Order: sequence, then structure tokens, then C-alpha cells
Amino acid sequence: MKEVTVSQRPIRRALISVYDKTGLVELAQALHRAGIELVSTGSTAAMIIDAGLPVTAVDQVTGFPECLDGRVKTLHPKVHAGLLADLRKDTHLAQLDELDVAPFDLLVVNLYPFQATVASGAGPDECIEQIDIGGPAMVRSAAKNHDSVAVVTDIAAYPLLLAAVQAGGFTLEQRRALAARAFAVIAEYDVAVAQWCARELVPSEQVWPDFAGLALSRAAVLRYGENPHQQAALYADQSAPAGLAQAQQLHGKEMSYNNYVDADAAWRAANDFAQPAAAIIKHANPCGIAVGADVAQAHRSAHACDPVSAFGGVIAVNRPVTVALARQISEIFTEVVVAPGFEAGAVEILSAKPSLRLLVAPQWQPAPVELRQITGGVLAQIADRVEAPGDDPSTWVLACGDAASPALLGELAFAWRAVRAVKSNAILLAADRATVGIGMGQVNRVDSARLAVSRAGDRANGSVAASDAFFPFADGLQVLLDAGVRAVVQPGGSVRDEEVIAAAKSAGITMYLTGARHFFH
Ligand SMILES: NC(=O)c1ncn([C@@H]2O[C@H](COP(=O)(O)O)[C@@H](O)[C@H]2O)c1NC=O
Repeated sequence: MKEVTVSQRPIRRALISVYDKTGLVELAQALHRAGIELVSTGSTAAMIIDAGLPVTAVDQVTGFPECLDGRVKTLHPKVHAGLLADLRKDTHLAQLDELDVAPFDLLVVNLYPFQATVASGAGPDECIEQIDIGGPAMVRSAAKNHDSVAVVTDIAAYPLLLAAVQAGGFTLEQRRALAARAFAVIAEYDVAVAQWCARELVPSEQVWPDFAGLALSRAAVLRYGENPHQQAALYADQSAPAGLAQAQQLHGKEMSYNNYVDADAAWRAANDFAQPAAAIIKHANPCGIAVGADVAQAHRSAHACDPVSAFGGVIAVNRPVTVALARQISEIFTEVVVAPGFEAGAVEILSAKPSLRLLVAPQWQPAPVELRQITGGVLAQIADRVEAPGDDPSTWVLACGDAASPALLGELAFAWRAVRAVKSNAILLAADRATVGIGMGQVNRVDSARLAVSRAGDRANGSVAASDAFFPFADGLQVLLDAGVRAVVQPGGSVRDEEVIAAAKSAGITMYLTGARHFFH
């Protein structure tokens, strides 16, 4: 005989109301075979009937017809009393008897596809029609009453449901987990509806709505955070474009918190370029960025920028990893490689390194909005990635020196694009579409210039420089001039621009002003 635990509740009567009918017939068949009475709404019931199974239509239970284009189907005390009766209480049992309400032991619901309707670009009326009301109401009732009712809101949980039916019912522990999941499903749905309403129904010049919600699902528990004594997890945001959080790991040790931070920085930097590009990141800063005829060449150039720092780095490329690139990487101690794909031979070569993490990231889509936590709140900004002002060299103003040849302008455009991947204050030296010296994260621009020049060594002579923000004084620029930099691109806009431009002019170099800056903190 099957052993049934005290907390298990046998399932005798189920209410099924699903928009997505995947797996419905198989589920209904299994429930029917187990002797469970099925009650169902409109087209869910029709599909069960078509499968030759007995089902009670919900309007027979309520004695009230589905009406108003389906806006009212299950919103009835006969349904909700059946879902909310606490079967541990004699008073509730007595009232059910008096009111002639039969209790439900199981609710299976999935909701109208509101988020998908919005994503399809549907108009407001259609979106509003796809706001499910009766479904969430039932889910909340059953989830609150999980002591008596099991609620299943995911098609993926049908196998678990069938196993529970076989076992004589869900345990209390399982019903609690299902209830927690159900409330999370409703919360995510409500956040989507609330955000859409704030945006669409209350038109405003204001970009930022009054309400912003986040619905995050835990994607992984990480070994630890930035340091071993910090616990950490990865959460995925289904409402944001897919990115690193959704990347597929092909090989290697578990991703760590710092691996994710660096992989994200690398992935963003590599995808800032249309040409094949490679970015090597350490501690969220680049130690090399380059473009090339292919990713192997781009990586060679990026690595040459600072081979010492690239040791133990994270590499991202914006094209699939080729065998040639894999061979190069296998020579260097690397933590993570992120790419849109890997050639089969490349995986084979890189898999020889047991710890090296290989990540296939979803197609690059920049996040439109970036969030950053501060104590007591969150800062939100439009991401500095898409069509930034000042990106197009034809809009730059020549501050001094000869107008750049197309080749030199190309070098400057590369440097200007790359510098926005560098934490401020950022000074970046480049030659042949590759960084040769990067000064990052200093609290004054002179030190960033010194760092860039010292890292570049002899390569500073004849290189081009980009500064993420204006030079407040001529001193930072002077460091670059003394090292032999031949052209500079910077935003301009300092009260001492004249002084800065005069220094560039007396050194005989070309200087362009972009009119826009790229602070990155
Ligand atoms: N209005 C109601 O009373 C109601 N009750 C259940 N629903 C939803 O109707 C859908 C199923 O309807 P049908 O069985 O007709 O395909 C489910 O997604 C369920 O969440 C309702 N629809 C919208 O609110």
C-alpha cells in the first residue's frame, strides 16, 4: 500500500483554466485516470471535451454564464469559496455545506499573455484586454489557502503534479513551494501591468514613470560574492533584453560573481564595435581592446596592449571563436571567454583547460536603461551605448592642427569608441586600431595620462589619444604631448579649453572636440 503522509492532501476535484494549452490534454487524461473530477473554463473545457474526457463547465458550478467577452468567467463566490475554504476548520466545512459549495483541492492556471501582447506592439485596447483578472484572483485565493489547495501556475510543473497525484497528493511542503511560486508569478505579472499602465495610460513628457518595478528570478546561487565571506546569487530580469545573465556555459568551472562583472564589461566593450573586436577585461577595466580583420587578429592586438595585466583576464569577442583564436587563448591563462558562439574545433581546444569558462551569450542587445543601487534607492539612467552624441567623427570640431586624414580619423574614432569602456578618469592611447596604453580609474586626469603613457612605453610615440572627459588643465595633455602623441580626441568644454588647445597647438598636433563626454564609473 502507498504510504501517505499526514501533510499530504489527496486531490479529488481540480479546477483548470489555462490560456496556454500545451500539455493540457495529457494532463487532463492523467487526472481523469486518477479519478479526479475536472472543472474548467470555456475553451479549456472545450479542449478537454474534444479529447473525450468528462469535465464540468465552470458556469454549471456558478450558475452564471461567462460574459463580457470573457471578462467574467470564474469571478464568483462558488469558485472562490471552493478555493478559499480552510478545510482544517469545521466552521468552513459547515458553511460550504450550507452554501452548497464543493471545495477544490487543485487549481491549474496560466494567465493571459499580457507581456507578450505588449512586446508584439499591440495597441492599448488589445493590451488591456489581455490583462488577466479572473486568473490571478483564483491563483491568489488558492495560494493563500495552500494548506488546503495546491496551485500549479507553470506548465513545466505538470510532471511534478502527476507525480504528486501518483503519490496520493502534494505534501504541505510542496503546496507551500507552489504557493510561493504562484505569488511570484502574480507579482511579476502585476509589475508588468503596472509599468505598462504608468507608461501608456499616463502620457507625460517625463521619461521616468512614477513607478518602476523589478521582477527578478534567481538564476544561480554563486559560490560567493566579490570576496569569499560574501554570499551571492545571480538574478535574471525577464523584462530586460537577454544578456550575460542568460548566457549558456559550455565548459569550465562555475562562474563567480567577479567573473560575471568582468564578463559583462568585456561583452559590452566588444559589442561596441561593428568590426570583429576583442576586449580583455580585468577588474571591470580593459587591459586591451582592438578590432581586426577577424577575431584572432583583434585578440592578438588587444593582448599585445598589456600582456602582464591580461594574465587571468576575461576575453570577449563579438564574433564566434575560431580555431585560430582558441589556439591563441589556450596559450594564455584566462578566466572566461564570452562570445556569440564557438566553432566546434575551438571548444575542443579550449576544453583542454578544465577551469576555463566558455560562455555563449545571447545576441547582443544593449540594455536601454541601467540601474545602480545606492543606499536607500536605485539610480536609473539611459545607457551610454546607443547612438551617443559625438560618436560620428564628421560632427567633431577641429580645435587645432591639420585636419586628420581618413586613416588618422579612423584611429581617433577607434580610440574614442574604446575609451568609453574604461572607468573614469580614462585616457586611452591607440595605434593601428588597438589600444597600446590605458590609464583608468584615477582621481585626476594627469595620473590617468601618466598611467596610459607608462603602459604604452615606446608605443606612446606616434599614437593617438582619447580622453573620456575634458582636460581641466593643460597638465594631463602635456604628459601625452611629451610622450609623442600625435592626435587627441576629447569632449572639450573646460573653462580652460583655450589653455589646453594652446598646448596642443604649440606641440603641432591635431586635436578634435566631440562635444560629448563618456564618464564611466
Ligand atoms: N475573467 C475571468 O473570470 C477569468 N477566469 C479565468 N480567466 C483566464 O482565462 C483563461 C482560460 O480561459 P479559457 O479556458 O476560455 O481559454 C486563463 O488564462 C485564466 O487565467 C479569466 N479571464 C480573465 O480575466
